[in-house]
Amino acid sequence: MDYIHQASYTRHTSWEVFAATLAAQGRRLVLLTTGGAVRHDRFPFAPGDTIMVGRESCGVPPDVVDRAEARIRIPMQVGARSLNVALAAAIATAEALRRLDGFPQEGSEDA
Ligand SMILES: C[S@@+](CC[C@H](N)C(=O)[O-])C[C@H]1O[C@@H](n2cnc3c(N)ncnc32)[C@H](O)[C@@H]1O
Repeated sequence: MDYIHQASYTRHTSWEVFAATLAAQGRRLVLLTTGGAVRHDRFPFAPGDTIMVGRESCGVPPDVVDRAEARIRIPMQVGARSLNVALAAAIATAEALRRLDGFPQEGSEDA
C-alpha cells in the first residue's frame, strides 16, 4: 500500500508487554468475539478503548478472553459461524468512531 505511512502503529514484543502497556495507560481492552455478552452497537465505547480481534483460524486463547474488560459481538444471522476478521474489525472500529465522533473532519463540509 502506498498510504501505509499515514498509519501509526506500535509493535509489542509479547502479550505481557502489551497488557502491561494498556494497564499503565488506563486503556480498556475490548475483545471482539462471537461469544461476546454485549452487541457492538450497544456497547458504550470510551476514548482510549483498544479493540482486539482474534486469529482468523482460532480466535484468542482463554486467558486473553479473561483479561479483556469487555467482550462484544457483532450480531449475525442464525447459523452463521463468524465474520471475516478484517470485516469484523472494520465494523466495530467504524461504530466506535461514529459514536465518539472520531472520524476525521473534512474541511468546509464540517465547518
Ligand atoms: C474468523 S473469526 C475466528 C473464528 C474462530 N473459529 C473462533 O471461534 O474464534 C476471527 C476473529 O474475528 C472476530 N469476529 C468474527 N466474527 C465476529 C462477530 N460476529 N462478533 C465479534 N467478533 C467477530 C473475532 O475477533 C474473531 O476472533
